[in-house]
Amino acid sequence: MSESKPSNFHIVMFPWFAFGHFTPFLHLSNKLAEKGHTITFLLPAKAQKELQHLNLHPNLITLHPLTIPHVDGLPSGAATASDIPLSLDHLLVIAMDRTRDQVELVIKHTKPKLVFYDFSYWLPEITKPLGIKTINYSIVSAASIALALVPDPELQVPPKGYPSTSVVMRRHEARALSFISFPFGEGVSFYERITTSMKECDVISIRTCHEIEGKFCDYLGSQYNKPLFLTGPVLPEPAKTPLEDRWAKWLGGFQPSSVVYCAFGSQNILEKEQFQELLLGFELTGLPFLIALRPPIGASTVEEAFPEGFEERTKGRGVVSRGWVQQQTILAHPSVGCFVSHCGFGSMWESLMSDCQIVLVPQLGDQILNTRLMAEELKVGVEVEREENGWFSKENLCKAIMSVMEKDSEVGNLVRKNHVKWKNSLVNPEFMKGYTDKFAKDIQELVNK
Ligand SMILES: O=c1ccn([C@@H]2O[C@H](COP(=O)(O)OP(=O)(O)O[C@H]3OC[C@@H](O)[C@H](O)[C@H]3O)[C@@H](O)[C@H]2O)c(=O)[nH]1
Repeated sequence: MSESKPSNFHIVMFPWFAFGHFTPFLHLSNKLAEKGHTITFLLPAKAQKELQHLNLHPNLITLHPLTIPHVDGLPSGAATASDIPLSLDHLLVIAMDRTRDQVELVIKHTKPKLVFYDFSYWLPEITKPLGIKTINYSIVSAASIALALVPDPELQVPPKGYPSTSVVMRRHEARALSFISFPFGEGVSFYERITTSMKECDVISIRTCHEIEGKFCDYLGSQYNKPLFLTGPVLPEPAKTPLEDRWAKWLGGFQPSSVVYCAFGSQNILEKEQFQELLLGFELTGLPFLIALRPPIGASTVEEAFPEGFEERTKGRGVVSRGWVQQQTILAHPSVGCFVSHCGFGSMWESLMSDCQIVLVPQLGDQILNTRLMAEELKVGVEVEREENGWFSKENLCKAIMSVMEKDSEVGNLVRKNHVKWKNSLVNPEFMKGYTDKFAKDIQELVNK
């Protein structure tokens, strides 16, 4: 291996057009800019305004807007996954593929030493002839890739040698993975897109840590026969901006650790009946709650979908937000004691780094595995029981919340004890610094090769 000489170099970042991807790629860009590297960050022009506040080093990180071509079937002007329902993502990815010429021009013009990408499986075709190295950066758990996206043509769930019997899908949940064989772009399935991306890159990198996902990472490395660089969770410092006045005032009116906060990320939209059942479950707990969910299918506001009499019955102790809230700041508020989460990978890290008790209600593929990791392996939270058809009842939601919120509950004490242990390791500044320093050294060696 060549001796690594520390030097600053140029990097291009090209994440999938969704905020759940832009945000962690940008957090990683900030860490690399701190090491002195310069970065060109490719994204749809429309997303630039919404992301620039996360760019902590505008002198080193340039957000470079791409023009998103129109694809038949997409609403006019759609440029990110937030503009469309999940069912149209397969068309948005065609638009992404059709930015290839723009991406190639930027790469030829800015001459990076390294390109980070995820869904654009064709990217190494541009970089290889130019001698530029590539990293496939995954922002979902190693477990979810290891379970569903190994390069084994006879796909079984779990695949041969998969290193866990608890971080798995239950039999009736396996359909949550069926989407991977559906077309995701022109002539390519989701499975082919991701496995090609991972086969063709120089290095696979994952936003995770050995301490939590070591065995899944080792398994992936052996399946793809290539090095794995881990970045650690790469969460930003807790936001410096104060909590919105309205929430600060409202939360300030409750006892320490008494309020239950609930959010299901940036993409999930519940069926109306399930949304109503969830609200009734919160009502049943008798605890104060703050819910930040998108209006359910068919409703344009959350109020429109409230169960009858719900607002009057929970007045003064429960509130459903009309829009986006500052999740990390809310989780850090002293009155908040429990987080009911869908266990998206970002929320998973945020819950682990908080002092809140954790209740999990996964909605989609990788969230189910993240939940099993948290509830079955680490035993830091509890999962809400669902019926085989996927439905969760208000009673089961209430039961899960009370099992961690009731004083002297055995389960509550166990998950709190385990959670405190992990939280203390993860928030130790040396922990994240160790990952960033090692990652910076690894990429330096990669480009020097
Ligand atoms: O009201 C809100 C809701 C969410 N958020 C933030 O939005 C982010 C949501 O990210 P998550 O990764 O948890 O969830 P998303 O569902 O948006 O992500 C997506 O990419 C990651 C995958 O693991 C998920 O399965 C996928 O849905 C979190 O950082 C959270 O703090 C808010 O700040 N306010």
